[in-house]
Amino acid sequence: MSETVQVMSQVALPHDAKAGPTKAEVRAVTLSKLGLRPSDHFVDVGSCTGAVTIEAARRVARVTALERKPERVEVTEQNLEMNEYDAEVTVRNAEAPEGFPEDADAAFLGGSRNFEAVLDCALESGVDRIVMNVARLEVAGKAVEAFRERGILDEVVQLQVSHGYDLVGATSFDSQNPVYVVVGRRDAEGLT
Ligand SMILES: C[S@@+](CC[C@H](N)C(=O)[O-])C[C@H]1O[C@@H](n2cnc3c(N)ncnc32)[C@H](O)[C@@H]1O
Repeated sequence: MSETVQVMSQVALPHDAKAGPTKAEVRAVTLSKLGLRPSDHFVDVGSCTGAVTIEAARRVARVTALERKPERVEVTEQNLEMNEYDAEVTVRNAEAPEGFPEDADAAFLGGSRNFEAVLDCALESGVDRIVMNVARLEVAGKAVEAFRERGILDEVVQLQVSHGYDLVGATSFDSQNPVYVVVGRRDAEGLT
C-alpha cells in the first residue's frame, strides 16, 4: 500500500530538457501557494519537461501547458505519457501571452519571457492565483515590482534546497541555486 502511494506521488521524467525540471521541493511549495482546487483550469507557462504540468494534472480538472520551444513541447508530451493523471491536458507550442486560455483560474510562470504581458493577460482571463518562479536576482526584482503595480503581490518566498548525500559514512549536503517564488492573488494587500 505505502509503495503504491509513493509511486503515485512521484513524477517520472525520463525525458529531459535544458532549463528544467522545476525541482520537486520547489514544485511542492509552488503548487501549495497556488491553492489549486479540483475544478480549476490551470495554466503552466513554460512547461519544458512537464514536471509542473504533470503534478498539477493530478489536482485540477484542466491544464493548459504553453511552451515556446517546439523540442520542449515534445518533451512535455513524452513525459505526460509516462505518468498517470486525471485532468484534461492541452499542450500548446506558443510563446505566452499567445495561446493563453480565456477561462483560466490559476497560473504558474516558470518562464519569464513577456511576463508583464502574461500577467495582464492572465488577470483579464479571470486568474485569481498566480505564481512566478525566478532564479535571476534582477528578474526577480522586476517580477516583484510588476506584481506590486498590479495590486496582486501577496508573498515573496526565497527557497534554498540542499540534498544530503553520503560522505564517508556521514551526511553532507549538495545545495541547489536559490529560487524566488513570487506569489500573487487578486486584490492582495501587498507584503506585510
Ligand atoms: C525554467 S524552465 C521551466 C521549467 C519547467 N517548469 C519544468 O518543470 O520543466 C522555463 C521554460 O519556459 C519557456 N518559456 C519562457 N518564456 C515563455 C513564454 N512566454 N511562453 C512559453 N514558454 C516560455 C522556456 O522555453 C523554458 O522551457
